[in-house]
Amino acid sequence: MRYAHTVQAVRDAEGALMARLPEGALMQRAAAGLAVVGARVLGRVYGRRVAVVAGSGSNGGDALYAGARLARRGAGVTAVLLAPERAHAAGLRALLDAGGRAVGAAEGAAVVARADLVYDGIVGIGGKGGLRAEAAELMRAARAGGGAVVAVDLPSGVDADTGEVAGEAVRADVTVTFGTYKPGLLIDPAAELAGAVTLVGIGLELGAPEVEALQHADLAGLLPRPSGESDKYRRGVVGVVAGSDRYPGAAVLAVSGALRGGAGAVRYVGGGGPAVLARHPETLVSSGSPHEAGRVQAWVVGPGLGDDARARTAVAEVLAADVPVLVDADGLRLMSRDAVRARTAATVLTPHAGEAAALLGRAREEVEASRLTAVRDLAELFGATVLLKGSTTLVAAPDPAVPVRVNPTGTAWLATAGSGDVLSGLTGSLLAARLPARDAASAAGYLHGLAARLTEGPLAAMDVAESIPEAWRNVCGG
Ligand SMILES: NC(=O)C1=CN([C@@H]2O[C@H](COP(=O)(O)OP(=O)(O)OC[C@H]3O[C@@H](n4cnc5c(N)ncnc54)[C@H](O)[C@@H]3O)[C@@H](O)[C@H]2O)[C@@H](O)CC1
Ligand SMILES: Nc1ncnc2c1ncn2[C@@H]1O[C@H](COP(=O)(O)OP(=O)(O)O)[C@@H](O)[C@H]1O
Ligand SMILES: [K+]
Repeated sequence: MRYAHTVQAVRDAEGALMARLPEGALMQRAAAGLAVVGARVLGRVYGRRVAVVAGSGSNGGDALYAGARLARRGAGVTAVLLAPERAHAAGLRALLDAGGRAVGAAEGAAVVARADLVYDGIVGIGGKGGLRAEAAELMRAARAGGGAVVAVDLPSGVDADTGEVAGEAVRADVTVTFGTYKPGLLIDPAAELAGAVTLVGIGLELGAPEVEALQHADLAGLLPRPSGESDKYRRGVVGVVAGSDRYPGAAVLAVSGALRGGAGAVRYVGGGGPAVLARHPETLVSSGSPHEAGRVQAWVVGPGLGDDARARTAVAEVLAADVPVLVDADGLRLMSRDAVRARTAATVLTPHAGEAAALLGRAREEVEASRLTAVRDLAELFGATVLLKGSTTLVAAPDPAVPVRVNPTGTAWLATAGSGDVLSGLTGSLLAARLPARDAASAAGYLHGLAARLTEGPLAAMDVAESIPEAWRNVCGG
């Protein structure tokens, strides 16, 4: 698992550790890691040009000490001080003692433009809001110059706790973060600015994370595997209420996802039966209402369902069932909040940003800019597990003390019609296999993203469904 902690949690842990260590020890650990990564980025240190853009806080201190380390190895290091009278004094002294030099911001543009490596030590976890004009201009010059930009702790200008970007922020090639990931390094729009993130341990003892990201090994532990005792009912039957005469494709895609998610059987209910059977003859198809379809261990309701009276009744009926339920797409518009809140079995809602915005009564842009807040608010509002789709897929449990899961797989190629339907079916399958809601949703998001990556390039939703078994093998090794 990869963990990310809030600024407050980092500060608390730092405080406890600093009380036990000699002064400056933590900063030296940070600077050492920063210099190692800088040297790796440079390839050869001797004779290379390094710029250290330093603000007034400890983030600048880290960068200045790292610059000193590279200067001792023969790099030509120049500090560009945004606040010369408030620069980290000991760090600056160390750099000057090592043969580096320092200039003010006015001379900085030429320095960063010529540098092979630019450290962004403008602000770290103490930062508020976007870059100020002077810093923004310098970092634009750095990017135009073509040297590698290495962010210290996080790209300056992003919100460490939420991944929000209010105004301009640094776009880094590499970010070296200390002690733990910060939520902003994993959640867009900030995550996209961090480049490749390296974690440098500095010995912090941290409590519960705010955000966590499953890794391959975690997923292998979560995914169900059939055993000798299995039969199709024990493996779980998933019911899919999706599609309509008008949108039979959504039914086919949701069933495809469900079939590849390891369910023992898939029951399909709705107007897309002939299309479903043509593609997936193994499906148990019925055209009545959900309660007439036979027993299931989980329901998926909503993709391509339309919004007529029959669709509305089907959603209400499924929500009244005492088994896990996933609601997507049209189902999200038709469901009643009270009916969702009244449920005792697991409920998973899977909105994209537009649907989340409608449910919250916010603008879509606001949801995209503040994904972590949006997913937490929705989970609380509906008392349900919420998977918010998009450039960073997040999964929140209704209990705000439970860390939000951020999906590390995926690709922008997934933004193609119908791929969400596949995800619904896949998640439903894992719910039918009795995974808890948060695990089912985050494991499905992971497999879905990995399946898309494995298809490498432009893809259609059905390609994602067809790559799920390969993604599964990739995770579980066979
Ligand atoms: N405390 C420690 O011993 C350690 C701290 N670490 C470093 O210290 C950083 C945190 O240091 P600080 O608490 O000093 O805070 P920062 O260095 O992140 O920034 C604080 C300063 O920046 C100014 N500022 C805030 N927002 C700004 C903006 N948008 N534009 C320009 N200036 C802005 C503030 O007025 C303040 O003076 C971490 O991110 C990390 O890099 C690491 O060295 C690990 C150990
Ligand atoms: N920019 C992006 N980067 C990565 N994944 C994305 C991006 N945009 C959308 N996705 C993913 O693509 C899928 C699209 O689902 P959805 O929006 O429901 O579309 P549809 O309703 O057409 O199936 C989701 O899994 C979502 O997380
Ligand atoms: K920084």
